[in-house]
Amino acid sequence: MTIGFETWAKDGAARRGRLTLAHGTIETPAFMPVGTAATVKAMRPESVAETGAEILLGNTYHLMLRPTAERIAELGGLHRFMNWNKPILTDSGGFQVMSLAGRRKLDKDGVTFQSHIDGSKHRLTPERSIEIQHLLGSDITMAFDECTPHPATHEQAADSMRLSMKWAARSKEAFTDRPGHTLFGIVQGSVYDDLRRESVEALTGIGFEGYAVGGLAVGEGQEEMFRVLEATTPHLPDDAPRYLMGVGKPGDLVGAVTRGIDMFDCVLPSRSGRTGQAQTRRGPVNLRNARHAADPRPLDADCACPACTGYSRAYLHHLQKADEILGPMLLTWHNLHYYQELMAGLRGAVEAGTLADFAAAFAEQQAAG
Ligand SMILES: CC#C[C@H]1NC(N)=Nc2cc3[nH]c(NC)nc3cc21
Repeated sequence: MTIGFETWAKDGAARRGRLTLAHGTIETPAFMPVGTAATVKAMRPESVAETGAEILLGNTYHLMLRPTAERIAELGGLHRFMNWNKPILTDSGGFQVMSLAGRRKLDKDGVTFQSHIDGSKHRLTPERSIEIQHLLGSDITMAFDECTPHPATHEQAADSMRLSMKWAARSKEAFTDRPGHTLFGIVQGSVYDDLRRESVEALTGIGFEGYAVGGLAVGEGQEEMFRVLEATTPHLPDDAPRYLMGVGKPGDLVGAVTRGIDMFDCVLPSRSGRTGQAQTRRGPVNLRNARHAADPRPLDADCACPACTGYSRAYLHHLQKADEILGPMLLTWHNLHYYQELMAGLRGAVEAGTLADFAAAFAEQQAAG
């Protein structure tokens, strides 16, 4: 192990642990704010740290296009470039190529595509993706995978997963082992339990220090997502961190921790904050709604974030309606603070063996509105 992962408490399938990486330690279960283009949008890194975040996510796809990985390496690496001195996990690019790039051409060795920024032509292979993430200086590098579209037939999902397993082996081969830096594999197989099992066997046979579950939260619905998790996580190594990619809503995090997931990333808190939607312990609140126009109360009287301690709902509503920059700043801060507070609550509950009560109380508050 070039990294350390210790777990000291379990509550059912849930684990309480700590991940030790080159740039610091991460208390798990953990939520990673998304810092796609070397910034968590509308937030200074110091503010992101103040919310309690201990690790950020960056994207190979965006940074290879602009300013390029070579430029970031010349300037001292991604941590220095964005003034974030805690751990960074970088995604490997396949998902963003599928969701953003133009004129994609997939072959058995990689993918050729056009930049969504200027139409320039680029190519990603497992080797190039790992090289880019090395240039960025990621603490956690993600294997390069082929992102199975959803929905997919069993045959389509099998072919896609098996290509990703070949690319996982090439990613491992290309990865340079160094203390505090590691490589995670990505479990594929869509919603098919047999394919998920085959993917887990293939990845554990190659050997990774952490395992991500990809291809969920793509429209299958929460019930199906939880079912696939229940069919997947029990077969992953107990001593390695598990990362559910791109998830999710607060209720998704609670349910996925209950099913053995240790790490999450999702654009929801930052993206919805920019559009005026606050994530709160009593469910989402849309600050653009006229009912807030004269409301002097804070967004959440029990929240200690700057948006809730310094401003009224009426003011947050005004900022959104006036399209003022401070609006997205305050709501992004609140949402990231709330997500970190939820993760701290989950960590405490797993440690105390009270996760079922925590989950029940969470669901009751969300339903109360
Ligand atoms: C199929 C597959 C797959 C995964 N592969 C890689 N490299 N990154 C991902 C990022 C994601 N973001 C979301 N949001 C729902 N789902 C994701 C899934 C993946």
